[in-house]
Amino acid sequence: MSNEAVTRIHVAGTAGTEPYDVLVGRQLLGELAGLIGDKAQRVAVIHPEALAETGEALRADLAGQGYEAVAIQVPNAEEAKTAEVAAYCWKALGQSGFTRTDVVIGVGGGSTTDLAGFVAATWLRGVRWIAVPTTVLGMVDAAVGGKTGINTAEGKNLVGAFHPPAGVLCDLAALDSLPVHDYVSGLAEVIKAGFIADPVILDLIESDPEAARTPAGPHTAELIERSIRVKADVVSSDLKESGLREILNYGHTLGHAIEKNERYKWRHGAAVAVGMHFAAELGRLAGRLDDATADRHRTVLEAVGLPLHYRYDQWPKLLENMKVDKKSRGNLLRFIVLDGLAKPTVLEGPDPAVLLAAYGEVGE
Ligand SMILES: NC(=O)c1ccc[n+]([C@@H]2O[C@H](COP(=O)([O-])OP(=O)(O)OC[C@H]3O[C@@H](n4cnc5c(N)ncnc54)[C@H](O)[C@@H]3O)[C@@H](O)[C@H]2O)c1
Ligand SMILES: O=C(O)C(=O)C[C@@H](O)[C@H](O)[C@H](O)COP(=O)(O)O
Ligand SMILES: [Zn+2]
Repeated sequence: MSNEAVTRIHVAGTAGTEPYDVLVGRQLLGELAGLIGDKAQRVAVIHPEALAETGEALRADLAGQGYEAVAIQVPNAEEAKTAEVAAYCWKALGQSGFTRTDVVIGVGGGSTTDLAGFVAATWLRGVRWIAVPTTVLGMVDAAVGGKTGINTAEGKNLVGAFHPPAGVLCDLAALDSLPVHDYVSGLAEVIKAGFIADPVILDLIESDPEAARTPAGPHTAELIERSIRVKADVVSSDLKESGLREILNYGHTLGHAIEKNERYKWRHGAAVAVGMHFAAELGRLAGRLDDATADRHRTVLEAVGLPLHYRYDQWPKLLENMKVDKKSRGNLLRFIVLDGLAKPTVLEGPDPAVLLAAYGEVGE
């Protein structure tokens, strides 16, 4: 694919932030210099262990262009999203003399870009950063929208900042090396975008679920672009989650509770898949969601190989974990449910008996 096949999806600047574009295509690294801008002297490439070669190649390329370039290697996956790893990155920036005109580049999956964005948000109270997502999940969700952050022992993403990137480069070639379970994990957020806003996504996946599990599938680029458009539209009007943005949290109330319960060893997408199954049952039991759409959650998630179930005996712990969900207000639990296909809404303070009954469909 030549550079002409690049798709550019615009994210509007709101709440005093700059607009930016998400590019989807191949061989996009030529776009980096323009995004870095002419004021930067130093760049820091934050990458996970799994992408050591990519990170070093990028560092060397940027050094060849005249920047003082450092590569900062961080652990894979959720192990990167800790205060200790953030402090390690701050130390590396300090030692390289990183100033307010210098630029952080996060290359990796959502864990890496969440961390890199958070490091950029906090260094000198905020420096420019660029996201180069290398997973499905990173491309369709994590790298877009400016939510950055780290986990704590008490919960998922409890420390963070809204700090949008200057640009997002989604090079589809990166997906070729992604292990299949990580690829499939990303499909959970794609399916989420389908249920909350763009049902064509569900049709495309259902037309050949096996093909949807690989980057070679016929609809890969379309699925990724459609999902990015859903996210871009939402965050363009509500960056700081004062209302509409909460719909992107569909399946996440229980999903994050499971991740914490598993000490962040489960993939995010897998936990969100179980969380969406729960949200569908909750919507059904609350009298909001029709049976056909609720059942469709099970079939489409299962068809791509995502989990639907979690341990029944863990319900008390999950309920406790959900209390620190960011949508909670005081003691009021709040869930995103569907009033119908692509009709997300908030369910506030559901009856505990209804919650337990919904979990009864999920627990095993
Ligand atoms: N900020 C947001 O809006 C947002 C949205 C959704 C999810 N997230 C966060 O994203 C994280 C999950 O991200 P993820 O699913 O991308 O997983 P991940 O970043 O944890 O990566 C999964 C694994 O794949 C490896 N990897 C990454 N790219 C690779 C490639 N191209 N080839 C081979 N290996 C590769 C990583 O090193 C890691 O071991 C969670 O922490 C979640 O909370 C954030
Ligand atoms: O961008 C958002 O807003 C989302 O909720 C997208 C989610 O997929 C993502 O996992 C996000 O990090 C969850 O945010 P949190 O505020 O619930 O931690
Ligand atoms: Zn998510």
